[in-house]
Amino acid sequence: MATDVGCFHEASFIDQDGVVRTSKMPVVQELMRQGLTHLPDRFKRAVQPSSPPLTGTLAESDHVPFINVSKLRVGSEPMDRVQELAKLVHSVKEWGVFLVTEHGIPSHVLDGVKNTVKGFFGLSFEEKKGSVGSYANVDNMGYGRSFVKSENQPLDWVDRLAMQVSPKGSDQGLNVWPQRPANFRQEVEKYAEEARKVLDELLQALAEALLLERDAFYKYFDPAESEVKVRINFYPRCPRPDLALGLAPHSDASVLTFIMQFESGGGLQVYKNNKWVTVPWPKETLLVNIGDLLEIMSGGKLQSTWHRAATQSHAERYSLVLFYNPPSSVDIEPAWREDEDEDKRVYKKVNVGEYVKNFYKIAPTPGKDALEFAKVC
Ligand SMILES: O=C(O)CCC(=O)C(=O)O
Ligand SMILES: [Fe+2]
Repeated sequence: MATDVGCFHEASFIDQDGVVRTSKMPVVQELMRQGLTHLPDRFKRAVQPSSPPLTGTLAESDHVPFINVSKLRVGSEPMDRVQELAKLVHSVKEWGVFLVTEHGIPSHVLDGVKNTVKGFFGLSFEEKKGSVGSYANVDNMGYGRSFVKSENQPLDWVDRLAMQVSPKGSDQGLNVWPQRPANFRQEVEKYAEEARKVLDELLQALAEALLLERDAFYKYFDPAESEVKVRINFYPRCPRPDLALGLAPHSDASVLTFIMQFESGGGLQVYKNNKWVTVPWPKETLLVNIGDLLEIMSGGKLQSTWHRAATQSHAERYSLVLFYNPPSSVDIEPAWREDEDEDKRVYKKVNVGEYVKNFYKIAPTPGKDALEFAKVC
């Protein structure tokens, strides 16, 4: 007789006594499909996401700048370029994120990837599980749940699907790409290829905007070996958005994170002036977020964004998140202008793969603890 009815994700972790444990966690989408009306205790946070003074409201004038990518390109109208570069610096310093327009990614590519993602999440749980080869014991990759390190941590209100797009063949021996919908991998790869062109442009523009050599960040990247990971977060409607979070506060390990959201907006929040503020994020714009590796590469001139995802009771939401990194074998070093004082250096040279490994080993953390790994002693 079946003893374990219901749908669960599984995650293995090493507990405080060094023992490997496997935790079973409800599949959020299935809870809602079954008509759940209350929030299970495992999703409740000790500090309520909505409790004052944590949630701020925005002044009318306070919006995330739109960066027109076509104006950043070398060869575009010089005055426009200067203005757009200045806006870019203002935005990353003020918000840690910016929205991009005129990015050049064809709408059929955006629609293709959205439809295939919705196709995957539209499958039954058994079909999803069957569609993804590696399911159990996959930490942070495949279909399941990220950053589970104990039985009693509050769970995020999200189901996720994570895959490595590049370098080719670097699947860590895991068969995590869904077989259904049939075109899933092709559509995600097509989108990632287009997204990379935008990110390469932005990396160069960011360095130039900070008065560094234009290739100060981009020089670490490589067309074949750079790491591109895609994580799709699906946040079903939540019965108590005041008590649960879609994603707990974190910074990303990446250099740049590129996010497309669909079905609804209003989920991403950034920590700004000691408050959580919801990023006003109009449809058809894509969002860029500064990761820890860029904080290191820029010598702290840019700071990685402390962010989280809220839930909503009236609508479900998807975010398709692309993490862009140099090859894991590369060592990165903070970029400095000649007029800067060497004694003020905060970060040292670090290996990308080692940084990311340590980040995932200690996450989730209450603050940007992983950056200690790269600090000058
Ligand atoms: O859903 C979002 O907008 C944020 C996702 C995110 O922060 C992540 O996947 O790291
Ligand atoms: Fe993130």
